[in-house]
Amino acid sequence: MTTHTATTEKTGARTDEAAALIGDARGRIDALDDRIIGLIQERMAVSAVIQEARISSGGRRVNLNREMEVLGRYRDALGKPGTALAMTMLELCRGRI
Ligand SMILES: C=C(O[C@@H]1C=C(C(=O)O)C=C[C@H]1O)C(=O)O
Repeated sequence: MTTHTATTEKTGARTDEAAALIGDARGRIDALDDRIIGLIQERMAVSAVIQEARISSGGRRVNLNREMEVLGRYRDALGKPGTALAMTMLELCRGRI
């Protein structure tokens, strides 16, 4: 297989120029995804500290009023899919309810 067909097949592009642009931009997306995953893991750790403090004090793991605030922030910034994203993130941070 030539270099041309290898790069275009991998990216779906029909020209070498487009394949090069896509390959470069995908590298940036991979770097962004690594950072997003790291931030989510950091958020999970901070959320766990809060939940443990609340449970140790005799309270409940979950605080629905606060979760509504979090959902609202994501919805305001990203629209309806933002709400779905925040719900998944909350599940990662406090498990299923
Ligand atoms: C982290 C907290 O505890 C839980 C987890 C939340 C979160 O990860 O954002 C939000 C509300 C709670 O259900 C909190 O009350 O702030």
